[in-house]
Amino acid sequence: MADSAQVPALVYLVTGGCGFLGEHIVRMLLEWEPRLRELRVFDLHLSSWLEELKTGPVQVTAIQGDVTQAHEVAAAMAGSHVVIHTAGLVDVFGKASPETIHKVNVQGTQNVIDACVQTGTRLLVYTSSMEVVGPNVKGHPFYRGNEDTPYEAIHRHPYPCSKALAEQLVLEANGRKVNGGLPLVTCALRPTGIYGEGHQVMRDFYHQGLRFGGRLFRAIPASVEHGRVYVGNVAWMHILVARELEQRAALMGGQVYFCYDKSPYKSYEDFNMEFLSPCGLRLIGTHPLLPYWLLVLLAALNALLQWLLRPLVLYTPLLNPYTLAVANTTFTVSTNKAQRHFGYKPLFSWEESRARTIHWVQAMEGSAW
Ligand SMILES: NC(=O)c1ccc[n+]([C@@H]2O[C@H](COP(=O)([O-])OP(=O)(O)OC[C@H]3O[C@@H](n4cnc5c(N)ncnc54)[C@H](O)[C@@H]3O)[C@@H](O)[C@H]2O)c1
Ligand SMILES: CC(C)[C@@H](O)CC[C@@H](C)[C@H]1CC[C@H]2[C@@H]3[C@H](O)C=C4C[C@@H](O)CC[C@]4(C)[C@H]3CC[C@]12C
Repeated sequence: MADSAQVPALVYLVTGGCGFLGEHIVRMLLEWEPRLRELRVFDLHLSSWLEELKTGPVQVTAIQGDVTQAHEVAAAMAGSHVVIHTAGLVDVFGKASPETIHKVNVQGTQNVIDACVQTGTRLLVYTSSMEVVGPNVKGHPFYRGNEDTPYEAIHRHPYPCSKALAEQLVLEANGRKVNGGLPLVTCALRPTGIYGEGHQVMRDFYHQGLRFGGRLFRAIPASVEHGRVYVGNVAWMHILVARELEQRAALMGGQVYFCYDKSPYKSYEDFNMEFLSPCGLRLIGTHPLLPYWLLVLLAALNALLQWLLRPLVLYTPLLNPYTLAVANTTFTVSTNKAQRHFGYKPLFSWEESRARTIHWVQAMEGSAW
């Protein structure tokens, strides 16, 4: 008789399963979760690669749906044991309105919680974000902090506001009785800047460099440290939390964990060059080429242009007042809470994470390789 821990009996639901992080979670669940009987992938936009996953022993159910529609979430949730909720609008470039960001990220998360209660799904893992903490609007650095480091979390931008509200809903829902009378167990994971195969911002930087003859121009001082974490290790932490949450409910329920690995502390731009330099790009300047006040002016001009052009075209440059402020503020984590609470260790070393990401950039369409 197989160990019950190995019997494929569980139904997992992954919201946002076709996204950058979601795809890695979906693929790694199929590889690393032996208890999986059915994997439901819920997303507003289903991807074609899902079809190739339907030939394995685990039933993969693709569900096109909208987390803002409570009935669609409940229908997808019914009968599932675990929900990993990654669906969200990750928008700091002004692509969506503040109202839409709130509707998807906050109301959508409330719909997921309500569906757990309604259908009896007891385990909820939420993908939160470092930005629930900071950087704050005062530009205070968060230097190698942990989950208990005091920090004045003050947000005005719609995206971090929505992530903070959603995380609060998830943590407050821990212990609520679900259909059947047992308690809901929730947990929130806070990735810092995720990188790896499929990262759209990295793709944008690469194409920007190709447009400028293989050159990128330094805008941020090298001394500004930014925490980054490989997407495979973020996915792995989600899988471990989902696996351990029921047995360790008293310890892990209602807790938050930063996602971390051995990726080096560097400025955002220098870190990106770990992958873009081997692909032929150069970062020009050992110091920012433009004074900060001029960058602030250019960012403000971009914001004005976005507002003026909105009736005609969506203008969403990388540089805006918010992205400049975040890029220019040190935010790094140093913690082992996930290891202490559920035995997390990065599945991918820094060297592996770097090699995989470089390989992805090199294989990108239009690559200089
Ligand atoms: N990318 C990062 O650096 C990072 C860092 C920390 C936290 N996060 C969080 O991780 C999660 C995933 O982020 P990502 O980078 O993979 O983004 P992504 O945009 O690649 O993926 C989000 C997915 O959610 C889906 N989605 C959006 N609105 C939806 C809706 N109304 N209903 C159903 N599905 C919807 C999208 O179609 C997409 O597939 C988000 O919650 C984000 O806040 C991301
Ligand atoms: C144009 C320059 C100033 C350039 O350096 C701007 C970089 C900027 C686009 C990125 C710098 C920091 C990034 C954010 C950070 O990694 C963490 C995030 C949290 C996550 O939940 C969503 C993505 C993001 C907001 C990420 C977005 C891009 C940056 C702002």
